[in-house]
Amino acid sequence: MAKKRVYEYAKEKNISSKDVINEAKKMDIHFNTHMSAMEDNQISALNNVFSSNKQAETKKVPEKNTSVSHQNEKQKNKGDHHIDNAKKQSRTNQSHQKGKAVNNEKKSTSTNGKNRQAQNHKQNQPNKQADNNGSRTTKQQTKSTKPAREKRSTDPTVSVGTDKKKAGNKPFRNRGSMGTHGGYNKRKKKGKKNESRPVTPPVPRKQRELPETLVYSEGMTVAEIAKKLHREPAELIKKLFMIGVVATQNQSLSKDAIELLAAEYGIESEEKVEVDISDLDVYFNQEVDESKLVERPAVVTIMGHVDHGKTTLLDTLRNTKVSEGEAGGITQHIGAYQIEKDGKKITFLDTPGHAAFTTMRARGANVTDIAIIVVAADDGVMPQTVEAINHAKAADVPIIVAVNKVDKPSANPDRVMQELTEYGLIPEAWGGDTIFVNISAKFGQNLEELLEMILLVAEVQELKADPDRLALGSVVEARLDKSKGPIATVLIQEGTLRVGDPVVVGTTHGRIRVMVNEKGRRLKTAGPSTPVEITGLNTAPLAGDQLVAFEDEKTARSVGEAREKQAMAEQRTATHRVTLDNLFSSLQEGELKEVNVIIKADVQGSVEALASSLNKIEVEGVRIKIIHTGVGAINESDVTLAAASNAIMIGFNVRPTPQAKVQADQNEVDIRLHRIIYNVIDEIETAMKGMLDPEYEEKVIGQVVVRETFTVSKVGTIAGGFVTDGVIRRNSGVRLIRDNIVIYEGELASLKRFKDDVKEVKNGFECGLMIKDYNDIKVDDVIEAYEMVEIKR
Ligand SMILES: Nc1nc2c(ncn2[C@@H]2O[C@H](COP(=O)(O)OP(=O)(O)OP(=O)(O)O)[C@@H](O)[C@H]2O)c(=O)[nH]1
Repeated sequence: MAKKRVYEYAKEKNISSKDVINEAKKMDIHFNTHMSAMEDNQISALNNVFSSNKQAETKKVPEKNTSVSHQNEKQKNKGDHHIDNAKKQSRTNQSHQKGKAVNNEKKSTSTNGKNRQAQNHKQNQPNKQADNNGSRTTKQQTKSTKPAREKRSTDPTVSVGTDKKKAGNKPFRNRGSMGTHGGYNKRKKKGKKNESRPVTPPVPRKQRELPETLVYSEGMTVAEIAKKLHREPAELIKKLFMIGVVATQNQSLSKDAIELLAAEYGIESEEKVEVDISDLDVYFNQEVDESKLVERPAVVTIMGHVDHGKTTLLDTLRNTKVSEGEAGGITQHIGAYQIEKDGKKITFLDTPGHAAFTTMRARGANVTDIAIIVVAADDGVMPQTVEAINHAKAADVPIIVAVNKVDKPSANPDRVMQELTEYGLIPEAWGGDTIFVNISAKFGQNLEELLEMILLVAEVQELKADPDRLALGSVVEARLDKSKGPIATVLIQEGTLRVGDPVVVGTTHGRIRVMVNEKGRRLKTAGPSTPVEITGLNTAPLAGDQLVAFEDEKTARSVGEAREKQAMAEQRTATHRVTLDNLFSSLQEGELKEVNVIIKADVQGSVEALASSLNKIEVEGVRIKIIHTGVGAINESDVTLAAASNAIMIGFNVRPTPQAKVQADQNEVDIRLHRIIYNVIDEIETAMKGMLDPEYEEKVIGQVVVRETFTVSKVGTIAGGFVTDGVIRRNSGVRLIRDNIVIYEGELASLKRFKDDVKEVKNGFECGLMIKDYNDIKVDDVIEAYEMVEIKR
């Protein structure tokens, strides 16, 4: 049952939520907000308080008709309309009170002392209505319907459906529906006839609260949604009907229908997004907790034209900065390094050139925060400079231009500036917003200024990450080390990676065994923007692969294995095997200049004859290349060779071994089996010309047993049959089988269900049929229906 919330309780009691919270506090029950859920025992404890309050209020009036008088008093102030209502209510209440007395008497005989006390206590409560709905609902009423009833009787003017959104929940509203089942209306009638007779009040079935939001997935059935809404499927079916959707209980509903239904109930609807845990992007796109974000170092990539000094700049920075302050630290190339400037770190990706940058980006790793475009001042803007600019712009990464080699006499930095304006990079001095720094990478000139500019751009970008979460990162470089196994340099992007963390990297997984930084020092943890070399993965990942750390190894393993499987499946479908079917298109696309063929035959003579005939085929200058011939069955090594060299396999008077057949199916190797040389030549030639006819295969689709026959003059024999298997279609081919012998093969002339012509008749149904040009159909004949389907060669 849905828990009652404080505000709902307060509403029922006609008091403020604050009063409830305060009163509860006195009893050492702590509700944080008006939305807090209430336990049953808490409700009854509070009931005692609030009922006694009310008792105190109404003590002065005679006990019997407390509620009536109280209400009537109230009503008097509310105009004629309300007075009428109040009168009606008063009448009902009078009868209710009497009914209650009877009822309570009954109850007290069957309950123990404790309950009796409770009952008496209830009797003393004002406006308490009795119930007489049998034992089925007794428990429910004593528990939670009480406040609802109290509310009704204390204030009859609380109109039905004041809150339309939740009106469906209100017991009051349900009286109507109760009436349709006879419960309430009957009683009402009785009440009219003889008002003095005790009448049991209606006890509306307490419905559970509607959820605030209906979380659904497309294709859910009516019954499933009913469960989510805590409503009867019949009610939903009715509502659906009203909005023009005719559905049965077990029918799946479309997204639109579900949303309309939710709107009918006045609640929000939200489609449940199925999260694929093997999709690493899901982890990267997780919501961030803004409050946990802290500043992180900028990640910088250096790009530019060949020989403009990218490597020199990276080397100079590494040599002068990395080992600074770390005596004895031997800098190593791990694909990225960090330096420190004015107490702030900057991470440099140590793989210059935009090819690496773009490869990483293509693999989903947008790790770069700032791109430095190096342009040699003596050479100016070159094709790769432009490419680098375009790549940086495509990635939406801010650019700093480093005009290099300014130490050279032939250097002309102004010309570089001038040329770059064409590409939208306008120096600040000229009114633009691109930072230009004149440097000499070789002599370390102005490098401090360059670093300052990097920090400045980084500051503007407000680069932040949450170091407390599970680590996310990207592979910068990876290799297989003979002694250490797979090694990868990872740049941590979010969270902190720890030694021992289970991780998934690309399509591999493992547990971090050792982490070292660019100085060869072992690290236990690595925070955001830190590059580290890790070992412990099962296989070497690829540059740009994403790293995700997991809480437990089991999840990491299952995600890793799922990804591995996916990757294998993708790879398999990606490999483009040459088959006779796609031979022509492959030739056209220029993928093939030679058609590789493997010949296996029963005797050497056939092999040679076949090989020389195939070599003579000439189609638009494409040559057949026989890469392997042999005598005997087609074996697994033949298939492996065919797969590796994208060859078509021809078997002449031989068959593949069972293992070879399985392997050929797996590797999608096209095996053509023939017995006539001419057919082989013809088939290959037509395939090369792109004129191969599709091949069909017969497929039996159903069976009909003849139970009766009718002969109609001028029409022929009509068979009345029963479909015992599959389906028979009007356009299917048919075979008449008598005592397991095929007597006739032909087409249907007609297919009927009763008097109607139909397209098909399914298993378990009777049908009438006629076979074209054939009348000798007998009882117990079997009619087999078949179709010709095109088979993939
Ligand atoms: N005079 C001078 N020469 C420089 C400077 N920077 C680099 N060079 C020289 O320019 C040449 C090319 O430098 P690299 O750093 O290899 O250039 P790169 O852009 O990395 O070249 P690739 O790796 O081939 O793309 C080398 O001979 C460097 O010594 C500089 O600031 N001044």
